[in-house]
Amino acid sequence: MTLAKVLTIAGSDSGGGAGIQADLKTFQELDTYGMSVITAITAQNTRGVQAVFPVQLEALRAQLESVLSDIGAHSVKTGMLVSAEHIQIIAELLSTYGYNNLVIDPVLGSTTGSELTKQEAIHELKTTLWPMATVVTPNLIEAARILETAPIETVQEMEEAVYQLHELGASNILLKGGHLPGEESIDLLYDGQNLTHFSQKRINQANTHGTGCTLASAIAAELAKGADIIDAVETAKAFVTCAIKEGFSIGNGAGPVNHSAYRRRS
Ligand SMILES: Nc1ncnc2c1ncn2[C@@H]1O[C@H](COP(=O)(O)OP(=O)(O)O)[C@@H](O)[C@H]1O
Ligand SMILES: Cc1ncc(COP(=O)(O)O)c(N)n1
Repeated sequence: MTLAKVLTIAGSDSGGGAGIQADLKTFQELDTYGMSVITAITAQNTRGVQAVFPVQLEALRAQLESVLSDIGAHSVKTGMLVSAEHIQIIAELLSTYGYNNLVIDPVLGSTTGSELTKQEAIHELKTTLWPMATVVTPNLIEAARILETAPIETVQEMEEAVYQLHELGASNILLKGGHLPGEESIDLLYDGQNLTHFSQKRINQANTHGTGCTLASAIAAELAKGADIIDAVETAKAFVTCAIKEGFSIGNGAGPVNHSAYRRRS
């Protein structure tokens, strides 16, 4: 089998738990070749985000051109996208060089409450990049902000939201239910015809920093290896569940998930 190449376009997390660092760890663990285009540098730890330094637009463009003109990618995953201008450049260069699978994790803020993608960039994300995606993976907070609706608080409301999110034009929507209380942590995948539930027992764990980045990166890695979307999500859900179970208790806040746990599963 040929080497599966995966590119993440996301922000750097100095604490190593989310963003580019989580993505590259995930790609490595799933036997793919990982590459990274950095949209912003964050000063971040387990307690929160202390500062955000967006990269200049020429720096973003140069990184994308270097990677896409030479190495190419079987899958591209996006995370923190910063601004409308950053999104336009990403959409332009992906269209110029072509792409196979695009996984969009529509990161708007950190779990600790800091803004990572500007409010005014949401419109650009929805109209420019979203329709290019193989799958978009919002959490409940992101879904409500994107749809401009009230908080999503039940599985039935999740189902209604996933249908509406699909109308924005991506091939698939994976709506993540990590923030919904209950015995099970349920994610819903909708491809425009079929709704698939992915459910795992909720783990009582405070160290969940980086779960969303890890799930989306695992999907991108599996798609790059040739899996279909259902199998890719199935593996990614198993990967993130193992990672949450063995989350690291480091720092004074919410620690990161453990990316090597899936490889060591029994
Ligand atoms: N406590 C938990 N136990 C089991 N799975 C969880 C838990 N928290 C989150 N997940 C899973 O982790 C993935 C990321 O979900 P979520 O936390 O909703 O996203 P985000 O990190 O973007 O806020 C989803 O598959 C979700 O179901
Ligand atoms: C650079 C970067 N990208 C994404 C997240 C979201 O991760 P989380 O929801 O775990 O805070 C983050 N905190 N930092």
